[in-house]
Amino acid sequence: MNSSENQETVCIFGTGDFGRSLALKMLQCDYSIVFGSRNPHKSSLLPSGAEVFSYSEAAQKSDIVIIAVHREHYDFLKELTEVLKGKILVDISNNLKINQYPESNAEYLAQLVPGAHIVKAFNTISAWALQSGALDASRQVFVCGNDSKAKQRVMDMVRTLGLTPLDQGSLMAAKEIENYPLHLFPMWKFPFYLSAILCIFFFFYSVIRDIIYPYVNGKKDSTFRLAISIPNRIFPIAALTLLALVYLPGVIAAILQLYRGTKYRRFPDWLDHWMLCRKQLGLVALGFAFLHVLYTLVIPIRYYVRWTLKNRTITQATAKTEDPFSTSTAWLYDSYIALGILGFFLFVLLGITSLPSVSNTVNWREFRFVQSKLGYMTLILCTAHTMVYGGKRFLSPSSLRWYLPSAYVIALIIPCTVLVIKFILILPCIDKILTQIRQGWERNSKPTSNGQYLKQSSIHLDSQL
Ligand SMILES: Cc1cc2nc3c(=O)[nH]c(=O)nc-3n(C[C@H](O)[C@H](O)[C@H](O)COP(=O)(O)OP(=O)(O)OC[C@H]3O[C@@H](n4cnc5c(N)ncnc54)[C@H](O)[C@@H]3O)c2cc1C
Ligand SMILES: NC(=O)C1=CN([C@@H]2O[C@H](COP(=O)(O)OP(=O)(O)OC[C@H]3O[C@@H](n4cnc5c(N)ncnc54)[C@H](OP(=O)(O)O)[C@@H]3O)[C@@H](O)[C@H]2O)C=CC1
Ligand code: HEM
Ligand SMILES: [Fe+3]
Repeated sequence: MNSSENQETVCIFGTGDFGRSLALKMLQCDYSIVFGSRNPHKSSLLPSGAEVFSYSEAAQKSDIVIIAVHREHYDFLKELTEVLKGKILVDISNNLKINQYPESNAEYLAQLVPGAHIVKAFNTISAWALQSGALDASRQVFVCGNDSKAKQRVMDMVRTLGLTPLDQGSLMAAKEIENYPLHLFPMWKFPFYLSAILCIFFFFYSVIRDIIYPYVNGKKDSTFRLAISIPNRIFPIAALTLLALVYLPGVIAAILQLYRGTKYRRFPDWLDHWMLCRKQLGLVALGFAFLHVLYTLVIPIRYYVRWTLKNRTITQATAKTEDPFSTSTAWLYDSYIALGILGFFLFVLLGITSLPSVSNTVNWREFRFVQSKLGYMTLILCTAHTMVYGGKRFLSPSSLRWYLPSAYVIALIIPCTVLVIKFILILPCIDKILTQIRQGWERNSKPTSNGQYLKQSSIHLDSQL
């Protein structure tokens, strides 16, 4: 009873999912809670210890009011303007779509209740996470507001709940904060659809080459290949192609900058978006590489592989012949596997550095070094792994089936293209121009007397003046 005197009372409007979850968490952290509700007597499932009143009654009991109501129902707050005057109103709402309304929900709230101090917070925390205590997912609470004292009080409250407040500045930041939880997934959409398309294409390609072709030509049933052989073709090919597509937008950007002779013009939207989801593309690629490695590890215990080996040995023994040991073949096999292992090692390293806990401990130069230099090294190793795997039969006509080359030959087109263009871009003569452009030099500018560059257009302007 004594401690209850020190307890801070917080009012929550709305007894819905989020209001109840937040109340439960706050009660656990020793706050006392009053709910405001349309029907104070009907509300059920409320955490024990919380009291329920009408909206205006509840508001009078605390100077912090958390609005756990959807924006569409904010209208009733207009009638409470007097009661809410001078109080801190915490807007926790989210929308369903990015930029759904012209102004942010928090700014809309500020218009409805002009006398209150509006603070945006909590919208990135889900009701489920609050209740289950599984807060590993997202502990970050973005906070913004125009009144710094009010903002500070809310940030203290966030800290007390075991969450991490991140001050995002004034209420102008509310729009971005509201868009943030909606923004997360679009970055994964492109990588997801792209890998689906790649997998489907190479699945049908491999089925034609490895199952239908042997059936039509020799009545051989190779359908068992659907389980391991074909996935172990599709996944590494998807990994290699996606990895190349991580580095392709960078070279396209460089070509565009060279062509335009300036870095001050916006990239087209598709390129912008592509650049922004490179991390996700890379991580999806890493996932496919993992699958390839796992499928590869089980090759020796496959029945088909053991049967083939045993049969070959028996055939040779009965025919009293022997396969002579070929050093060049041994070299070829060991090299491609070694290249694969090294490539995979760097691939994993890239994945590890993209974990926030790791990337926070390196400065941006180190991060760029790993992501860009080691990234290209990974691409080179994986491409070499695939080329050496192809080895002697790389482009030989005997590996064509119905004029279709092996799948890995097609898979090599994009990586090789990226590597060749990158190689050209780092030639000293081209690299020098590109570096100048990135430092702000423009081709259509002329040096002024003091050595600075002036844009052509401003020179025209000068002469007109
Ligand atoms: C497993 C894995 C994990 C990954 N994790 C991450 C990650 O956590 N974070 C991440 O960002 N990427 C990640 N990536 C993606 C990739 O490694 C990086 O995007 C990498 O920096 C790309 O290197 P780059 O040399 O092609 O591009 P960059 O060095 O970014 O440059 C590409 C081109 O863009 C242009 N450019 C870039 N910035 C500007 C600018 N400000 N103004 C004008 N032009 C500009 C330049 O002209 C340059 O030529 C990951 C990839 C993989 C495979
Ligand atoms: N659910 C979640 O995980 C998260 C939700 N949010 C945000 O929290 C807010 C509330 O979400 P949530 O609790 O899930 O929603 P619910 O629909 O579960 O609850 C909304 C509550 O608003 C109150 N309300 C007031 N006026 C109306 C009205 N006219 N019509 C209907 N309800 C009204 C009701 O409480 P009463 O009946 O007591 O009046 C109702 O329970 C939303 O803005 C949402 O964007 C933010 C982050 C995560
Ligand atoms: C531990 C690491 C790796 C090992 C041991 C390994 C091993 C192998 C083996 C044994 C094959 C031949 C498969 C077969 O005969 O069906 C192969 C093929 C291939 N690997 Fe790897 N690999 C590794 C990593 C990688 C990585 C990181 C990539 C690319 C991102 C990659 C891309 C490929 C490709 C494209 C093929 C050809 C697939 C086909 O058309 O059959 N590998 N690898
Ligand atoms: Fe909801």
